[in-house]
Amino acid sequence: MNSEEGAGYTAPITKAEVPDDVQDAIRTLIRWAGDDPEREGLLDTPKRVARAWKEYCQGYEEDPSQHLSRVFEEVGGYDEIVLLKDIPFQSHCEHHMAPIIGKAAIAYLPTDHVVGISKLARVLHGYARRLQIQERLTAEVAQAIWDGLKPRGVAVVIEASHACMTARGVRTPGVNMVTSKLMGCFLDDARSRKEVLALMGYS
Ligand SMILES: Nc1nc2c(ncn2[C@@H]2O[C@H](COP(=O)(O)OP(=O)(O)OP(=O)(O)O)[C@@H](O)[C@H]2O)c(=O)[nH]1
Ligand SMILES: [Zn+2]
Repeated sequence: MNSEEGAGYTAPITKAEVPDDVQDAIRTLIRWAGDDPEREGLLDTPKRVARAWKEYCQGYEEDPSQHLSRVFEEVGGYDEIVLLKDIPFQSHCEHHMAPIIGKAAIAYLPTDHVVGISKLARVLHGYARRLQIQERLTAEVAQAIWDGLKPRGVAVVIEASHACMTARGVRTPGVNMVTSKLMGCFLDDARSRKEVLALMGYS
């Protein structure tokens, strides 16, 4: 992860214009929740909320696969697994628009080229900063790496907590959802799968 970016976030969009209808929608929600959107503390809240949502959903403004367009071919014959693990990320579930907070492990088995490791995290954040379900996020990250790098194998494992389960609804904190997407040799070959999952810490 790039240290300038915290959990993958670039500079906040603080000055974005917020259209009136968007502000009105948030005022309606505040009123419906039981508060008065005209009281002093809530006056600027519609703008803040709208800008926050633009930031949470910044992934819609990019094509995450573009991060994989620059590769390095001088790899000194390295042809073993490349793994980036414990990558923190934030997303929002498309059912409740509630936070999904977790970490990902992304691995691939290169052919004759590799990609800068920060790019794996950038691909993750590009898909995470959208309204998501964890299964689709996992599959989209794996597919982008598969298509972009044409490696011999890709493995993505995501472990995350869903605020829609912890803060509302069933209200069950401490639960993590684990999803995985294995492609190529990590899907077809039991030894490769075992090796990558062990490196990730899942065996
Ligand atoms: N498979 C999957 N389910 C998710 C994800 N995020 C949230 N959910 C679930 O989506 C489901 C939506 O269920 P619904 O019955 O339509 O909505 P609900 O009445 O608000 O459900 P409760 O959360 O059980 O109160 C819930 O079970 C959520 O826990 C995700 O990333 N993947
Ligand atoms: Zn949810």
